[in-house]
Amino acid sequence: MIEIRKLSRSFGNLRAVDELDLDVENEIFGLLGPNGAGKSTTVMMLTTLLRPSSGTAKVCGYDIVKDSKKVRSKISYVPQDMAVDRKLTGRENVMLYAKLYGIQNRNSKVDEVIEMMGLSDRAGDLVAKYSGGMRRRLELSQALVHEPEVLFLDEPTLGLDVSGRKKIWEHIRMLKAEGMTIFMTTHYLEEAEKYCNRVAIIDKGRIAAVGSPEKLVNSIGKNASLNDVFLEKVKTPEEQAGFNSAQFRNLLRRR
Ligand SMILES: Nc1ncnc2c1ncn2[C@@H]1O[C@H](COP(=O)(O)OP(=O)(O)OP(=O)(O)O)[C@@H](O)[C@H]1O
Repeated sequence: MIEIRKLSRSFGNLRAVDELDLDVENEIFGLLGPNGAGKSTTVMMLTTLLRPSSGTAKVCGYDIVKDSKKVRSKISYVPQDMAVDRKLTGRENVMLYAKLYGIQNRNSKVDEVIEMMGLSDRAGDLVAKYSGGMRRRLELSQALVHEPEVLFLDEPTLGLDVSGRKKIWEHIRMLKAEGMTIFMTTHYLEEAEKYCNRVAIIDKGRIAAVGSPEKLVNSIGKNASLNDVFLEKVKTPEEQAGFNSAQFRNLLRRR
């Protein structure tokens, strides 16, 4: 569903994404990495919102630069700060998207996606009265009105409580079961380990590891977790500078 070949993006002298190569099938795929690793820059390029400096990528067979319009018709993107109008009801917000996309049979489609996200009984309430979890599910409803084949999610469970996060994951798995491909970023490694079919760890714009959580965890050893894989693959600034945290502690002790 997504083919990425030597995709790069620079901001001045900074290489935010550096010759990324990645293939994403029909799966729940998690892009993991520390702050500033290049996750959002990658998603922005794949969703046609940012032009690559070099390299190529195809989404659903369409080039993200040459066929950007086609790509946009096949995808949806839920960023961290998606625009929802707090002064409108949930249903009115979704209807606005349905109108923007020129959806036929709008009323039934809007009801269908609201129902899918378990919001039917609150669809007539103002969004100002929604909890964080309900708002996230409303954003997903909006993203589903034009029946995308690939759904890009930026930190879909950020800031939600345990039950809100569980609910969002149930919905994401349901969408995957219906045939959708999910490409997401997250800092919650336990969630990625539990729910993603495959993950890639990206550091300084480069892939540090890719595979199923199980395969990556097994490569580290028994009783390991995706957290351990992450810590092994992603070096701290001190480690990159040539000394490890034990040396750092010794240094402090000597002062
Ligand atoms: N518009 C921009 N102009 C200049 N530098 C940018 C711009 N956007 C991103 N960067 C830089 O590119 C690098 C990668 O940023 P990016 O937002 O892709 O990281 P990220 O992995 O999404 O981080 P986070 O987990 O904190 O959201 C960072 O060093 C960032 O400062």
